Amino acid sequence: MAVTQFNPACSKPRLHSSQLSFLPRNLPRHRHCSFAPLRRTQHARISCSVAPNEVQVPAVKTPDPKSKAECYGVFCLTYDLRAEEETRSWKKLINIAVSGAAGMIANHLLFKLASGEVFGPDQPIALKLLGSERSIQALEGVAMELEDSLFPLLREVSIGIDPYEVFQDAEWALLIGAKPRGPGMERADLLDINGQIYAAQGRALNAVASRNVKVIVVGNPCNTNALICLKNAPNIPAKNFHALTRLDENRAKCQLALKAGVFYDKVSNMTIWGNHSTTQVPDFLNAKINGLPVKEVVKDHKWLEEEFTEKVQKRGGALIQKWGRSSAASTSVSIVDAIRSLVTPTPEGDWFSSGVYSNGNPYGIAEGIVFSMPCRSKGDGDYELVKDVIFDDYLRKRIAKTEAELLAEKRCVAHLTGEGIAVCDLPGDTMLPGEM
Ligand SMILES: NC(=O)C1=CN([C@@H]2O[C@H](COP(=O)(O)OP(=O)(O)OC[C@H]3O[C@@H](n4cnc5c(N)ncnc54)[C@H](OP(=O)(O)O)[C@@H]3O)[C@@H](O)[C@H]2O)C=CC1
Ligand SMILES: O=C([O-])CC(=O)C(=O)O
Repeated sequence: MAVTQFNPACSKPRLHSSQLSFLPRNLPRHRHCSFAPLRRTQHARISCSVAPNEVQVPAVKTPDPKSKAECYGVFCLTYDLRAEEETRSWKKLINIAVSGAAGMIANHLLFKLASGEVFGPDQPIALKLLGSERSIQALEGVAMELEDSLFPLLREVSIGIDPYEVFQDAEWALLIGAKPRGPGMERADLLDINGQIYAAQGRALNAVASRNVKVIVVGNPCNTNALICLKNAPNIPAKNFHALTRLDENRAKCQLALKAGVFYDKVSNMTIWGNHSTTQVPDFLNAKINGLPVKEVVKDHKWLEEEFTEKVQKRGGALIQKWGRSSAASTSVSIVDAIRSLVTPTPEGDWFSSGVYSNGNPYGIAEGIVFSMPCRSKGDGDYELVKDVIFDDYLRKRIAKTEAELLAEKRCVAHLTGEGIAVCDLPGDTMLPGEM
């Protein structure tokens, strides 16, 4: 199946009046486009019309679903700027690949990416959406909605079912697609089925993505999927792979804010240690409220150790009980947070949580697993682990449990990481946050 390319047409209304100097690079040469700025608080509109004395020759190629990177019907216009409209103000386009792109989380996330809220208001993007034969129709629907949204920064949308095509030159890979655990399915089966998906996607990234692609694995079990993915992509730095634990961090901040009666922006330095599962450890020893250690603000330490910890660990399941399906909107928000934490400098003294490769960690956590830890970034897409954290017996004991779980998951997918024969001796209580 080929990648089908969408090119949103006659460019890009909705430029804010403050952005009018940033004319899109891809306005069609054969069209006249005029800007009608509205009040400062409103969006400017661009209306496009064909001049009567011009021959309208839209570069619409005949759609051929079999050929690679083929464009799609009326959206196959070739864009170009008149010489006088050329501007260097736009940043270089970045390629963002998303798997599971017809799923619930992606349905929220794609529109955030396209709106500019993630990479900024002057950063054009291309979205490369990976689906399957099962979802290709739905994916076309997603692409159509993206077209109809007229996002000024969204320059290309392509859809496909072959990761070797879709991941070509990807600078970000947001890997969301995964089979949900069905009734009666063993945890080991889930690890194997999704592990196969992530092994294949790792190999594809290794072959065709940018050598410095940043990969965020969301599909569960996300830590071990991320491990499988990075092991199958030896040409990409292991440091570039993340498992999403930012939703857990956000959930923990919310619960602490609620208990302390403060707005949640007053909660900082929140680490989630370990696995995105019910053994994860929300660290109230190092977290702060209004700059003070949590334990000085929340005196009810029994609540912290028992209720708070379990609430965060099982928040996904509590939500499913109410909502009937797993968190999609808040997960997409947390993916945005996770990306923004890597592309903007971390505020002084603070940090964020991400599931990262544990080799070289300063905490004594086993090497060779993807473990959520506290990170700081200069905003260059890279991160460093935070060194100045403290431990007590409670924290060490909890960390050991989630570490043991991840090591067991690793043994269970040895056939997918090139580390021999799989042995599945998973702890009986191993569960995703959504499973209760
Ligand atoms: N890390 C975190 O914090 C969180 C992780 N999650 C996880 O994110 C993942 C996606 O969630 P969500 O978008 O809500 O799920 P959806 O069910 O809405 O979408 C998942 C997508 O996965 C794809 N998929 C890949 N392989 C299979 C398969 N074998 N069977 C069925 N579907 C498959 C499907 O797309 P296609 O057919 O195109 O491949 C589907 O569209 C899940 O694994 C979920 O557990 C959810 C919340 C939080
Ligand atoms: O278990 C799930 O699929 C949902 C999940 O990860 C969460 O809500 O944290």
